[in-house]
Amino acid sequence: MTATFCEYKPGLEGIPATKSSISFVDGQKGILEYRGIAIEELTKQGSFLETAYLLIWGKLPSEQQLKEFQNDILYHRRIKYRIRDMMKCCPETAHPMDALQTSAAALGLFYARRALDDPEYIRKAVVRILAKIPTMVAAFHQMRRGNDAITPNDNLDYAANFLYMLTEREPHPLEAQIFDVCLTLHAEHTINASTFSAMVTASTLTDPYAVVASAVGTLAGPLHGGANEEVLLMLENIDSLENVEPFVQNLIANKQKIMGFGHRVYKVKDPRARILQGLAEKLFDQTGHDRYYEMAVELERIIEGKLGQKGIYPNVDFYSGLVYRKLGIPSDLFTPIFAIARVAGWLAHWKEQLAVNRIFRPTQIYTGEHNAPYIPMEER
Ligand SMILES: CC(=O)SCCNC(=O)CCNC(=O)[C@H](O)C(C)(C)COP(=O)(O)OP(=O)(O)OC[C@H]1O[C@@H](n2cnc3c(N)ncnc32)[C@H](O)[C@@H]1OP(=O)(O)O
Ligand SMILES: O=C([O-])CC(=O)C(=O)O
Repeated sequence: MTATFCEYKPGLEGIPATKSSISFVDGQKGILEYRGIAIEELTKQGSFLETAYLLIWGKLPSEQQLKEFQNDILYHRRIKYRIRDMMKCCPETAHPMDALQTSAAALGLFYARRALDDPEYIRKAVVRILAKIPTMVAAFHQMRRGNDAITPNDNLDYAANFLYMLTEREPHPLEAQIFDVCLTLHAEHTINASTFSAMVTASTLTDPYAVVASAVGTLAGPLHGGANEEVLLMLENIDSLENVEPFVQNLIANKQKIMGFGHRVYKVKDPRARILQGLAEKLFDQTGHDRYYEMAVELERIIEGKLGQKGIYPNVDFYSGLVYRKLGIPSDLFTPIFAIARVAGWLAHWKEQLAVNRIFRPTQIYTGEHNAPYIPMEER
């Protein structure tokens, strides 16, 4: 079927590019559901791995299914020494997102390709990717500091083990629980840029490691997942409560974007930002006050006053860094952590895409010349 007329929309704004039953966003009401379940419920009652199972396999797991899924993931958490050796060759100054994109693609070197009609291949790929991505992020973090990678701790669950691999210290249960909620909140968000990238790559029927590597590269940009790191850099730059107002004035006067604000779909405060703000407050109640948090709240107040009528409110990237910072996580790991969680959504969309696949190949409006002459070198 060929479309006869279609209006060009920069950034494909408002253009449906797929049908999906994985998640739903109402950007006017600030609603996000995974497989029909509100994120408020999932973060209160579920865990990240339960959520990943829900997103990828379409329904909540039974107790037995969850146990098997958790055990499978635990079994596959280690990474091959050749991957560790390869990661050691990355410069220690490399951004961890670049190291992650490289190591995610490198997984494809080790596992057979393109058995995409084999459900066991799909199941194993899902488990391997979910299991190994956190280990690779933590391994690079250790290696860039001249340490060996910390072996995953079989006594710790998914979230607690990741925090452990960063520090070799078992996290406090509250820290692990808060981190698990952060992962759940970042797991999926309809057809955002990195998920679209995953789907385009998936539609060529390449292997799932290439799908994830392309999505990691897309997530890294400051207009998408990379904004969470930028928010913290911005707060460091602002430095004090008194500087917030002039800082905002200056950005608005120069028509610059304020990181962690605005969204293609949400025209109200992102529901994930609300929950993340609550988590930040919970941590501060336990561990003491944070002036960065005060600055963030003041920034939100001022921007709401100045840009609220345009629908510019905090997005998911605004408060997440404040939570991670309080957990002692360095700011250049914020976006890799987003990737650890979003792998669940990418894999869910990969599976959904394979079931109805047609290669993505949109059209363009050509704006160049026709019948242009070839100018000989000496005449140019
Ligand atoms: C996980 C995520 O990806 S969440 C998003 C993370 N990204 C950020 O936080 C970066 C800052 N935000 C942005 O750049 C944008 O809001 C995006 C990329 C998220 C969405 O972009 P788009 O839907 O294309 O919106 P667009 O850039 O066209 O902005 C629309 C209007 O709102 C303004 N606007 C949008 N975001 C912001 C912002 N953060 N600060 C100030 N103004 C903004 C634009 O200047 C524009 O105003 P105009 O109509 O007067 O020219
Ligand atoms: O939906 C988007 O465009 C960006 C976003 O919030 C996400 O990927 O979580």
